[in-house]
Amino acid sequence: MTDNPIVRCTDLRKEFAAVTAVDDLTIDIHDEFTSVIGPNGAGKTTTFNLLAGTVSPTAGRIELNGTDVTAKGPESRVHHGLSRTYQITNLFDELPAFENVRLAVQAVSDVPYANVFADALSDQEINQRTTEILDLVGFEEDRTTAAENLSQGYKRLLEIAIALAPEPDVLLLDEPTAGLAVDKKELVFDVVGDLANEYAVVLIEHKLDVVKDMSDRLVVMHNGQLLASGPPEETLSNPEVQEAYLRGVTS
Ligand SMILES: Nc1ncnc2c1ncn2[C@@H]1O[C@H](COP(=O)(O)OP(=O)(O)OP(=O)(O)O)[C@@H](O)[C@H]1O
Repeated sequence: MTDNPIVRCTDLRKEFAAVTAVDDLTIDIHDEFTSVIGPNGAGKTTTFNLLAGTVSPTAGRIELNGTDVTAKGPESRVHHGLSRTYQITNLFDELPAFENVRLAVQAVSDVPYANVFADALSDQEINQRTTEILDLVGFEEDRTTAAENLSQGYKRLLEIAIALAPEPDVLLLDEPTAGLAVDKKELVFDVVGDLANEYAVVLIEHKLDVVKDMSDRLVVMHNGQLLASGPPEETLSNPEVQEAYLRGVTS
């Protein structure tokens, strides 16, 4: 792990009318596996939206790889190394699995940003990169299957594959196993664990028993604020965390 954070949030704040969804959040994300936990409404997804640039902050600053991106939009954030998935499936349903990813690879290869691909890729290179990404997420289904005909688990893997198309430095995964059957959750968690060896992964997840074993760092949010951040065992034994999160969720 280098000392330089990939993501740096300073006094980040988001107010929706009377609701303060994110309340002066200051945190660094490094090249490690970070899981974000917290009760419903704690501000986890809003934080992801702020980082990805789909929501503008009321105040505060976001840096990606040392660049201030606070005023920049989602596409620019991607080109500064951040990619994400959403809670709600967002695929081209009628297109084959391969085509869904191929389009994402092609889209980023066509954009003349210096730190992604130096040149637009040839069709062959796009196809090869698409295959590599699908291999990386362990996509073992028939890749000609239309997205709409995939199981929920494989749809999630496809979304993760699409998020990998820009070759991000940091990958934000918003509850990728939500709504999945147990065996499919295991499938997706296995892939997420493997990806964390290659990328800085930030995972929003409610299943504390899983993330505490997988993660290098737990970030606990409550009422929009950072309650604790650190190695899982240490963080979970923090009395404030136990009071605010564990009792509320596990009891
Ligand atoms: N677009 C919006 N307009 C108004 N209020 C919002 C909006 N988005 C989020 N909020 C509010 O901000 C607070 C934080 O919501 P957020 O979705 O970030 O929490 P969360 O920790 O991700 O919750 P969950 O675990 O249920 O997904 C909540 O009170 C929510 O109702």
